[in-house]
Amino acid sequence: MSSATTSASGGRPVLAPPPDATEPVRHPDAPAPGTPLGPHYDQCFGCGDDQPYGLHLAVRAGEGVGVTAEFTVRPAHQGAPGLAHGGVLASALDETLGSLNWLRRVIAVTGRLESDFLRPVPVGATLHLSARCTAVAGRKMYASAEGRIGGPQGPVAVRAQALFVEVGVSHFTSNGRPEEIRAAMSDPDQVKVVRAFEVGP
Ligand SMILES: CCCCCCCC(=O)SCCNC(=O)CCNC(=O)[C@H](O)C(C)(C)COP(=O)(O)OP(=O)(O)OC[C@H]1O[C@@H](n2cnc3c(N)ncnc32)[C@H](O)[C@@H]1OP(=O)(O)O
Repeated sequence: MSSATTSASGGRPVLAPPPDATEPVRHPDAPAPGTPLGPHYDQCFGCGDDQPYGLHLAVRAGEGVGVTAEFTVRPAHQGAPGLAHGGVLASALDETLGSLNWLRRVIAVTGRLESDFLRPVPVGATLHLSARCTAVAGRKMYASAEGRIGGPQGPVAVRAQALFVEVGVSHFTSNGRPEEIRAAMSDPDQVKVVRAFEVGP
Protein backbone atom coordinates (compact mmCIF):
# COMPACT_ATOMS: atom_id res chain seq x y z
CA MET A 1 0.00 0.00 0.00
CA SER A 2 1.32 3.48 -0.79
CA SER A 3 2.30 6.01 1.87
CA ALA A 4 -0.53 8.23 0.57
CA THR A 5 -3.08 5.78 1.98
CA THR A 6 -1.30 4.52 5.09
CA SER A 7 -0.18 6.36 8.19
CA ALA A 8 3.44 6.76 9.18
CA SER A 9 2.82 4.63 12.27
CA GLY A 10 2.06 0.97 11.75
CA GLY A 11 0.49 0.96 8.29
CA ARG A 12 -3.06 1.81 9.47
CA PRO A 13 -5.10 3.35 6.62
CA VAL A 14 -5.14 7.13 7.12
CA LEU A 15 -8.93 7.21 7.09
CA ALA A 16 -9.25 4.50 9.76
CA PRO A 17 -9.77 6.06 13.21
CA PRO A 18 -7.01 5.32 15.75
CA PRO A 19 -7.75 2.93 18.63
CA ASP A 20 -8.27 5.83 21.08
CA ALA A 21 -10.92 7.52 18.90
CA THR A 22 -14.25 8.30 20.56
CA GLU A 23 -17.89 8.41 19.49
CA PRO A 24 -18.93 11.74 17.93
CA VAL A 25 -21.11 13.93 20.16
CA ARG A 26 -24.06 15.87 18.81
CA HIS A 27 -24.14 19.40 20.26
CA PRO A 28 -27.17 20.01 22.52
CA ASP A 29 -28.14 23.04 20.37
CA ALA A 30 -27.93 21.13 17.09
CA PRO A 31 -31.11 21.48 15.02
CA ALA A 32 -33.66 18.69 15.41
CA PRO A 33 -33.59 15.82 12.90
CA GLY A 34 -35.38 16.86 9.72
CA THR A 35 -34.57 20.57 10.10
CA PRO A 36 -33.12 22.18 6.94
CA LEU A 37 -29.71 23.64 7.75
CA GLY A 38 -29.92 26.26 5.00
CA PRO A 39 -26.86 27.71 3.26
CA HIS A 40 -23.96 28.38 5.63
CA TYR A 41 -22.62 31.11 3.30
CA ASP A 42 -24.51 32.59 0.34
CA GLN A 43 -21.37 32.51 -1.86
CA CYS A 44 -20.50 28.87 -1.08
CA PHE A 45 -20.15 26.79 -4.25
CA GLY A 46 -21.78 23.86 -2.47
CA CYS A 47 -24.81 25.45 -0.82
CA GLY A 48 -24.88 29.20 -1.51
CA ASP A 49 -27.98 30.77 -3.05
CA ASP A 50 -25.90 33.48 -4.77
CA GLN A 51 -23.71 31.11 -6.78
CA PRO A 52 -25.45 30.79 -10.17
CA TYR A 53 -23.49 27.66 -11.15
CA GLY A 54 -23.20 26.28 -7.64
CA LEU A 55 -24.71 23.02 -6.43
CA HIS A 56 -27.44 24.62 -4.30
CA LEU A 57 -27.18 21.57 -2.07
CA ALA A 58 -30.01 21.38 0.46
CA VAL A 59 -28.92 19.75 3.72
CA ARG A 60 -31.10 18.52 6.59
CA ALA A 61 -30.05 17.49 10.07
CA GLY A 62 -30.34 13.75 10.65
CA GLU A 63 -30.15 11.58 13.75
CA GLY A 64 -26.98 11.73 15.86
CA VAL A 65 -24.14 13.36 13.98
CA GLY A 66 -25.69 12.64 10.62
CA VAL A 67 -27.21 14.64 7.75
CA THR A 68 -29.08 14.06 4.53
CA ALA A 69 -28.93 16.27 1.43
CA GLU A 70 -30.16 16.58 -2.14
CA PHE A 71 -28.36 17.93 -5.17
CA THR A 72 -29.90 18.07 -8.63
CA VAL A 73 -27.36 17.95 -11.46
CA ARG A 74 -27.73 20.87 -13.90
CA PRO A 75 -26.15 21.39 -17.35
CA ALA A 76 -23.42 23.58 -15.78
CA HIS A 77 -22.24 20.52 -13.82
CA GLN A 78 -21.41 18.32 -16.83
CA GLY A 79 -18.13 16.55 -17.50
CA ALA A 80 -18.98 14.17 -20.35
CA PRO A 81 -22.07 15.08 -22.42
CA GLY A 82 -25.15 14.64 -20.29
CA LEU A 83 -23.23 13.37 -17.25
CA ALA A 84 -22.13 15.02 -14.01
CA HIS A 85 -18.45 15.89 -13.68
CA GLY A 86 -16.67 13.72 -11.10
CA GLY A 87 -15.19 16.76 -9.36
CA VAL A 88 -18.66 18.23 -8.97
CA LEU A 89 -19.89 14.97 -7.40
CA ALA A 90 -16.88 15.04 -5.04
CA SER A 91 -17.85 18.62 -4.15
CA ALA A 92 -21.36 17.46 -3.29
CA LEU A 93 -19.91 14.77 -1.03
CA ASP A 94 -17.48 17.26 0.55
CA GLU A 95 -20.21 19.81 1.22
CA THR A 96 -22.51 17.20 2.75
CA LEU A 97 -19.69 15.88 4.95
CA GLY A 98 -18.65 19.40 5.94
CA SER A 99 -22.09 20.19 7.27
CA LEU A 100 -21.64 17.47 9.93
CA ASN A 101 -19.39 19.91 11.76
CA TRP A 102 -22.32 22.26 12.27
CA LEU A 103 -24.08 19.55 14.30
CA ARG A 104 -20.98 19.29 16.49
CA ARG A 105 -20.48 23.08 16.59
CA VAL A 106 -16.87 22.53 15.64
CA ILE A 107 -14.97 24.58 13.05
CA ALA A 108 -13.23 22.08 10.78
CA VAL A 109 -11.97 21.78 7.21
CA THR A 110 -11.48 18.84 4.90
CA GLY A 111 -8.00 17.37 5.24
CA ARG A 112 -8.57 14.27 3.11
CA LEU A 113 -11.44 13.13 0.90
CA GLU A 114 -11.47 9.75 -0.85
CA SER A 115 -14.24 9.26 -3.40
CA ASP A 116 -15.58 6.19 -5.21
CA PHE A 117 -17.60 6.72 -8.37
CA LEU A 118 -19.80 3.66 -8.86
CA ARG A 119 -22.41 4.75 -11.42
CA PRO A 120 -22.66 7.62 -13.93
CA VAL A 121 -24.98 10.40 -12.77
CA PRO A 122 -26.99 12.05 -15.59
CA VAL A 123 -27.92 15.70 -15.89
CA GLY A 124 -31.35 16.15 -14.34
CA ALA A 125 -30.79 13.40 -11.78
CA THR A 126 -31.14 14.18 -8.10
CA LEU A 127 -28.38 12.82 -5.92
CA HIS A 128 -29.76 11.76 -2.52
CA LEU A 129 -26.86 12.11 -0.12
CA SER A 130 -26.33 11.01 3.46
CA ALA A 131 -23.30 11.46 5.69
CA ARG A 132 -22.37 10.60 9.22
CA CYS A 133 -19.50 11.23 11.52
CA THR A 134 -18.01 7.90 12.57
CA ALA A 135 -15.33 8.89 15.12
CA VAL A 136 -13.39 11.74 16.66
CA ALA A 137 -9.74 11.71 17.73
CA GLY A 138 -8.39 15.00 19.08
CA ARG A 139 -8.80 17.58 16.29
CA LYS A 140 -9.62 14.88 13.73
CA MET A 141 -13.13 13.91 12.68
CA TYR A 142 -13.69 10.79 10.59
CA ALA A 143 -16.79 10.60 8.40
CA SER A 144 -18.37 8.77 5.50
CA ALA A 145 -20.98 9.69 2.90
CA GLU A 146 -22.87 8.19 0.00
CA GLY A 147 -25.09 9.46 -2.78
CA ARG A 148 -27.93 7.48 -4.39
CA ILE A 149 -29.82 8.11 -7.62
CA GLY A 150 -33.39 7.25 -8.57
CA GLY A 151 -34.63 8.04 -5.03
CA PRO A 152 -33.35 7.93 -1.46
CA GLN A 153 -33.35 4.11 -1.57
CA GLY A 154 -31.93 3.89 -5.12
CA PRO A 155 -28.55 2.45 -6.02
CA VAL A 156 -25.40 4.05 -4.63
CA ALA A 157 -23.71 6.16 -7.33
CA VAL A 158 -20.94 7.80 -5.27
CA ARG A 159 -19.45 7.40 -1.85
CA ALA A 160 -16.65 8.94 0.16
CA GLN A 161 -14.62 8.69 3.30
CA ALA A 162 -13.12 11.80 4.79
CA LEU A 163 -11.00 13.27 7.52
CA PHE A 164 -11.81 16.78 8.77
CA VAL A 165 -9.38 18.71 10.96
CA GLU A 166 -10.56 21.19 13.58
CA VAL A 167 -9.24 24.73 13.05
CA GLY A 168 -9.68 28.17 14.58
CA VAL A 169 -11.50 31.07 12.92
CA SER A 170 -8.04 32.44 12.03
CA HIS A 171 -7.80 29.65 9.43
CA PHE A 172 -10.28 31.72 7.40
CA THR A 173 -9.48 35.25 8.54
CA SER A 174 -5.72 34.81 7.99
CA ASN A 175 -5.91 32.93 4.70
CA GLY A 176 -9.08 34.12 2.97
CA ARG A 177 -9.05 37.06 0.55
CA PRO A 178 -9.62 40.19 2.66
CA GLU A 179 -12.53 41.50 0.51
CA GLU A 180 -14.67 38.45 1.14
CA ILE A 181 -13.62 38.13 4.80
CA ARG A 182 -14.57 41.78 5.45
CA ALA A 183 -17.90 41.40 3.63
CA ALA A 184 -18.79 38.22 5.50
CA MET A 185 -17.75 39.67 8.87
CA SER A 186 -19.77 42.85 8.37
CA ASP A 187 -23.05 41.14 7.51
CA PRO A 188 -25.67 42.65 9.82
CA ASP A 189 -27.17 39.19 10.29
CA GLN A 190 -25.04 37.77 13.12
CA VAL A 191 -26.28 34.25 12.50
CA LYS A 192 -24.88 34.50 8.97
CA VAL A 193 -21.55 35.76 10.33
CA VAL A 194 -21.31 32.81 12.69
CA ARG A 195 -22.31 30.25 10.09
CA ALA A 196 -19.94 31.60 7.44
CA PHE A 197 -17.02 30.87 9.74
CA GLU A 198 -18.19 28.07 11.98
CA VAL A 199 -18.46 25.68 9.06
CA GLY A 200 -15.57 25.35 6.63
CA PRO A 201 -16.18 27.19 3.39
C1 LIG B 1 -21.74 23.49 5.19
C2 LIG B 1 -20.38 22.85 5.13
C3 LIG B 1 -19.46 23.33 4.02
C4 LIG B 1 -18.22 22.54 4.02
C5 LIG B 1 -17.44 22.68 2.76
C6 LIG B 1 -16.58 21.51 2.62
C7 LIG B 1 -15.36 21.61 3.51
C8 LIG B 1 -14.17 22.07 2.71
O1 LIG B 1 -14.08 21.85 1.52
S1 LIG B 1 -12.95 22.92 3.56
C9 LIG B 1 -11.87 23.46 2.22
C10 LIG B 1 -10.86 22.43 1.80
N1 LIG B 1 -9.88 22.18 2.82
C11 LIG B 1 -8.84 23.02 3.04
O2 LIG B 1 -8.69 24.05 2.41
C12 LIG B 1 -7.87 22.62 4.12
C13 LIG B 1 -6.44 23.00 3.72
N2 LIG B 1 -5.50 22.33 4.65
C14 LIG B 1 -5.10 22.93 5.80
O3 LIG B 1 -5.43 24.09 6.07
C15 LIG B 1 -4.25 22.13 6.75
O4 LIG B 1 -3.51 21.15 6.05
C16 LIG B 1 -5.12 21.42 7.85
C17 LIG B 1 -5.89 22.48 8.66
C18 LIG B 1 -6.12 20.43 7.24
C19 LIG B 1 -4.21 20.63 8.78
O5 LIG B 1 -3.13 21.47 9.17
P1 LIG B 1 -2.74 21.68 10.73
O6 LIG B 1 -3.81 22.45 11.42
O7 LIG B 1 -1.37 22.24 10.74
O8 LIG B 1 -2.79 20.25 11.36
P2 LIG B 1 -1.74 19.05 11.27
O9 LIG B 1 -0.97 19.05 12.55
O10 LIG B 1 -1.00 19.05 9.97
O11 LIG B 1 -2.76 17.82 11.24
C20 LIG B 1 -3.58 17.52 12.36
C21 LIG B 1 -3.82 16.02 12.32
O12 LIG B 1 -4.57 15.74 11.11
C22 LIG B 1 -3.83 14.81 10.30
N3 LIG B 1 -3.99 15.22 8.90
C23 LIG B 1 -3.95 16.47 8.39
N4 LIG B 1 -4.13 16.42 7.07
C24 LIG B 1 -4.26 15.11 6.73
C25 LIG B 1 -4.47 14.43 5.50
N5 LIG B 1 -4.57 15.08 4.34
N6 LIG B 1 -4.57 13.08 5.54
C26 LIG B 1 -4.48 12.41 6.69
N7 LIG B 1 -4.30 13.00 7.91
C27 LIG B 1 -4.18 14.34 7.91
C28 LIG B 1 -2.38 14.94 10.74
O13 LIG B 1 -1.65 13.77 10.47
C29 LIG B 1 -2.52 15.20 12.23
O14 LIG B 1 -2.78 13.98 12.88
P3 LIG B 1 -2.19 13.71 14.38
O15 LIG B 1 -2.91 14.69 15.27
O16 LIG B 1 -2.56 12.30 14.65
O17 LIG B 1 -0.73 13.96 14.30
